[in-house]
Amino acid sequence: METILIVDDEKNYPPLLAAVLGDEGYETLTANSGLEAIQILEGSDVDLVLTDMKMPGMDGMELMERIKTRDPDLPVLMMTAYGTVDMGMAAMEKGAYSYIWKPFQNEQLILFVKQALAMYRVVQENRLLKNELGDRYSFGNIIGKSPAMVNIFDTIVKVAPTNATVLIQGESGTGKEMVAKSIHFNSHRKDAPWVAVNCAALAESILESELFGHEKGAFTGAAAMKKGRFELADGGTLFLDEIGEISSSLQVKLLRVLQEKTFERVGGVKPIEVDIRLIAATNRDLKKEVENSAFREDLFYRLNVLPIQLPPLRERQKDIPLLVDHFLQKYASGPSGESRVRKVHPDVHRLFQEYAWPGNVRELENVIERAIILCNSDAISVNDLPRELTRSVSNTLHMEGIPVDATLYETLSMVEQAMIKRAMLMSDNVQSHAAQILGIGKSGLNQKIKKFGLDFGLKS
Ligand SMILES: Nc1ncnc2c1ncn2[C@@H]1O[C@H](COP(=O)(O)OP(=O)(O)OP(=O)(O)O)[C@@H](O)[C@H]1O
Repeated sequence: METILIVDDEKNYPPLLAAVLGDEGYETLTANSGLEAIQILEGSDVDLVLTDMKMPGMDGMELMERIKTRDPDLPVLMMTAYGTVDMGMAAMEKGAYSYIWKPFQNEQLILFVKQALAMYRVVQENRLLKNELGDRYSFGNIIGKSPAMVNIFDTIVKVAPTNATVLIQGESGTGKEMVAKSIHFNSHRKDAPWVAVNCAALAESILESELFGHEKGAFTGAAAMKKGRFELADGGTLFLDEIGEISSSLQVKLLRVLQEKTFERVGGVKPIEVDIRLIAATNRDLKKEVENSAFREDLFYRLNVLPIQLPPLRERQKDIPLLVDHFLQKYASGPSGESRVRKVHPDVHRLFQEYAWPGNVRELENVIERAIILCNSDAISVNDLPRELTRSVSNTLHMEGIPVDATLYETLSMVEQAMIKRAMLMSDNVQSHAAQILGIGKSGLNQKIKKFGLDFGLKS
């Protein structure tokens, strides 16, 4: 039910209007001064304010201005004395939805109210939609607006409330651990432990006791009983990173835990039961590992209940500028929040789109962090990037765009031009540096630039 606040200093007027609007199914609140209206607005959810213009103390205009600073969308309908067009218009200029002359017919008032509320609903819906769209560019700290990432955000929302095992696959640095954490922190287990184990970082024997714990005296050096990560994660989520690296004997043990939901500590006989949600991740293609008999098929299917595939960064180029902005904000802010380096040069953006990003988002993050330290201006330039990156892009110089029937001379000249353009890009248009990259003299480069009619807005 929508709520209308009626404000008028003529004591008997608000109850009268409240009765009329109440008959139309609206909830009403009444006030006899602007101040009283403000107090009511602070404590209630109001959808429309209907106020008299002329009131002692705070008049309708001032009341509206105060309402607008608090909630610019809330419609205010002004009641003015008959014939005061100027005042009505002035109120509308300041943000009133409309004005109505006193005295008015009930039907007239009802029509105005209906229209104002309809408009308010549309504005509210638009705002909601915009907020939803805004959220889609990130999910917590996970940034992305490419269709693949939007899909992953949707999957996280669906998967998080369940207890099902999740298998996250993707190249190193694509954000697998971030996604796993986000599933945990969006689940009902969020206040229970989040326990992560990197299966590749530990030797087989250590990994086994790390996962399942051990009893006192289970092996030389086991001076006391130690709980494993399965027990520590009880009630929460256990994240097994690099699951593709575990040995075949550990694969068998893990399968047993998943099937029977119990395990024993190393050297122990007492079965231990825990309530955990398992999320596993790997940068290997686990299905292929199964085909090559390097990973147990039965374990693969136990893990792969809800698969999430994170695409490499080179396949979601749309996300790169967003991620760049995100890391600029993360690393460039000074102690008081201001940023020295605020953007990247357009050439850098172009280069980033072409680069293959073998280390994915982690590599991009490192590149930005390093470039901010090296950068002398407010924009990161190609010179601030690692040499391997600019070199690798220049190595991708390909034959695209060269017609198949081009003669050798035409082809060579096109390749020559492409190489010059790249060298200039890599050297941020500094000709002497570009000549060095190309392994020719500066005057030789100058001649070629003139010959091909290339325009770089040159710096020497
Ligand atoms: N979509 C993203 N938005 C913001 N930061 C990201 C995103 N993806 C990855 N990162 C950042 O990249 C780095 C690597 O992420 P993460 O550790 O989750 O990757 P991973 O796939 O688990 O890597 P590995 O396979 O090497 O363990 C982290 O610092 C993380 O903050």
